[in-house]
Amino acid sequence: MSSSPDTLARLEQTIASRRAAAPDQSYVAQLNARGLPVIARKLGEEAVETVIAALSGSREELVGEAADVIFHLMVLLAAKDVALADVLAELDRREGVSGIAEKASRNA
Ligand SMILES: N=c1c2ncn([C@@H]3O[C@H](COP(=O)(O)OP(=O)(O)OP(=O)(O)O)[C@@H](O)[C@H]3O)c2ncn1[C@@H]1O[C@H](COP(=O)(O)O)[C@@H](O)[C@H]1O
Repeated sequence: MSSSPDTLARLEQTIASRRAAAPDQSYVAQLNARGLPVIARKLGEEAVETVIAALSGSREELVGEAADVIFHLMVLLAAKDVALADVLAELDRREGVSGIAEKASRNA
């Protein structure tokens, strides 16, 4: 199976279907059973681990932690009923808009 933008779409489908699984057989179901605060905390932990890997870890560790962040972000979005398409549309909207210019308009 190749890696592409479809990877995230497939992961979104997998997460949606695993949410209803038995918590003792699915990490996704287990996280959802523990609730939104636990999912959010887990995402925060993985983000911190990514920062640490970027500053003092190997390239391989950074890749692994980045994958953990994306996975846990996708679990959080699913728990909040936010579609990946909505996030991608927001990124599309920002395409070609200078980040500096947008920051200035937000602060105006
Ligand atoms: N991509 C992932 C993925 N990335 C990371 N993880 C899990 O995320 C956890 C990472 O947390 P830690 O490293 O802190 O490990 P931990 O100490 O076990 O976690 P906690 O006890 O603190 O919650 C590990 O248990 C990993 O197995 C993932 N679990 C699942 N997926 C995808 O989700 C699909 C469905 O998984 P299940 O729901 O388990 O069937 C899988 O087929 C994969 O495609």
